[in-house]
Amino acid sequence: MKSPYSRYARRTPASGVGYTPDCDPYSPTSSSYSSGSTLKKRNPLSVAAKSMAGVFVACFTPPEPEPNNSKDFGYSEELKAPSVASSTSGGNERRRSSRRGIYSGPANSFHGREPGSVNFTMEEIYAATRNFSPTFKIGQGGFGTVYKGRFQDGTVVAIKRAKKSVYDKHLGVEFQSEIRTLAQVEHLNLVKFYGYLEHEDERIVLVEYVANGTLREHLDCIHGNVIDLAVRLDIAIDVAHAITYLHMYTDHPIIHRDIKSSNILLTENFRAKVADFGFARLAADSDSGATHVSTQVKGTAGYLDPEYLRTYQLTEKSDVYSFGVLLVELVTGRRPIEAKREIKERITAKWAIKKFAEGNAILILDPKLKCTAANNLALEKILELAMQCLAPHRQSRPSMRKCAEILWSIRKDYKEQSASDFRSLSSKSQGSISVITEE
Ligand SMILES: Nc1ncnc2c1ncn2[C@@H]1O[C@H](COP(=O)(O)OP(=O)(O)OP(=O)(O)O)[C@@H](O)[C@H]1O
Repeated sequence: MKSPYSRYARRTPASGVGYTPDCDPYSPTSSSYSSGSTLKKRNPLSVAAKSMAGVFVACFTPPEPEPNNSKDFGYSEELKAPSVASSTSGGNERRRSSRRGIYSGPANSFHGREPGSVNFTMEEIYAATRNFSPTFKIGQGGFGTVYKGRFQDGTVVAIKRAKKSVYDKHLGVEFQSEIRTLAQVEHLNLVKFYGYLEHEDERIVLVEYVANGTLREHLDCIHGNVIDLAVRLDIAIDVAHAITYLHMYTDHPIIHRDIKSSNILLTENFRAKVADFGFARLAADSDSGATHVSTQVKGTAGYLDPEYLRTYQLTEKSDVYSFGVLLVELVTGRRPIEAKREIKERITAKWAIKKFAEGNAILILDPKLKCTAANNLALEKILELAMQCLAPHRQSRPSMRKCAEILWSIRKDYKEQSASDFRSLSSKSQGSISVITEE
C-alpha cells in the first residue's frame, strides 16, 4: 500500500528529486527537525493519479485526545447530540452541498465515518455547540465566529461559522478558497481540516481545535506566562516548516497570504499550528513560466509585503516578508504596528532593524526576556534573518526553506550558548557559596 503521504513528496526541483517524507521536517507528520533527509525520485504518474483522486481523500490524521474538554466548556452529559444520521453516500462520493457537509478524515476521528462520506449534519453542529451558545464561543474573526464543539463520539473541534455577509459574492469566493485550500493540505504545523457544511444560510468549517490560544495572546502574556526565547525559536521553526510545506510540498504551491501572530495557534506543548486559510491563494505555476499571480491585495496591515502592495504581484516571497515581521514580533514582543508609540517606534520592524543596524539590537529585546549571552546572540541572528526576509525586493528575500535552515542553526547555537551560560552561572554561584562559607 502506498504511503498516504507520498503525494506530499517535494515537487520536482531542478534536480528532479524529491524528499522522502518519513524523515523530512516538512513532511506532514514529522516532528523531527533533522535535516538529514534521504532523496528519492518522485513518480509523476503517481502524483497525477493522486491529484485526480481528489482533494478529499483520507489524508487527515485523527485529532489529539482532549481529556478536559467536557469541563472547560460546560459540556453537560444530559445534552446529548442527536444520533448521527446514517450515511447515504457510496464510498466514492467526495463532496455534497446543501444539508450535509463534506467530511475529510479517518474513520476513527469521527467514529464510524468513512473518509469522504457525508456524515455530519446541521443538527450535530447545533448539538455540539448548544445552538451556537455564547458559552461555546472561543473567538471572532473576519470570517465569522469560532466555537468549540464536541461531537457525540467525543471529538472536539473548532467550528467556524461564517457571518451572514459571507453570502456577498466576495466573501463567498473567500469561503470557497478556504475550503479548497484546507482540503488539500496536511502538516503537523498546520491546523487540520475536518470538513465543511453548507446548509441554507449557514456556512460551517470544522477544523482541529488547538487548545492553548494564539501566539499573539502569549506574547501579550494574557495566559499569565512568559514564553522564553527557546520556545519562541521553536515556534518560528514550526511556522517556517508549515509555510515551506505550503510553498514546496503540496501538489501546487500555496501562498498563505495572512501569516501573523494571531493566526499562529499553540498546542499545550507550545507546538505552533498555522491557521486561517481564508486568504490563501494558489501560487503561480512555475512550470508554465509564470512568476507571480496578479491579485487584489489582501492580508493584514503591518505584515503586508510592500512590493505586493505596489505591484499587486503575489509570490511565495510575500509570505517570507510576513514571516520577517513575525520574527521581529517574536523577539520584541511588540505588535507590527504600535500606534500609540512615538513616530520612530510605530512600525516595529523598521525601528528594530534600525537599532540592529546601529549595533543596538539589545535595546529592542522584549523586556520580558532575560538579557543573557544566549538571548543576545540569538536576538542578533534572528534580526539578521528578519532583515533578509524584509528586503524591499522579493528576489533578495530567502526562501522559506532557507529561513527554516537558518533557524535550525540559530537554535543549535542558542542551545550551546545557553549551556555555557548555565555552566558559568553555576560556577559563579558555587564561588559565592564558598565565599559565604569562608565568612
Ligand atoms: N482551530 C482553532 N482552535 C482554537 N481556537 C481557534 C481556532 N481557530 C480560531 N480560534 C480562535 O478564534 C479566533 C478567531 O479566529 P479566526 O481564524 O476566525 O479569525 P482571526 O484570524 O483572528 O481574524 P481574521 O480572520 O480577521 O484574520 C482566534 O484568534 C482564536 O482565538
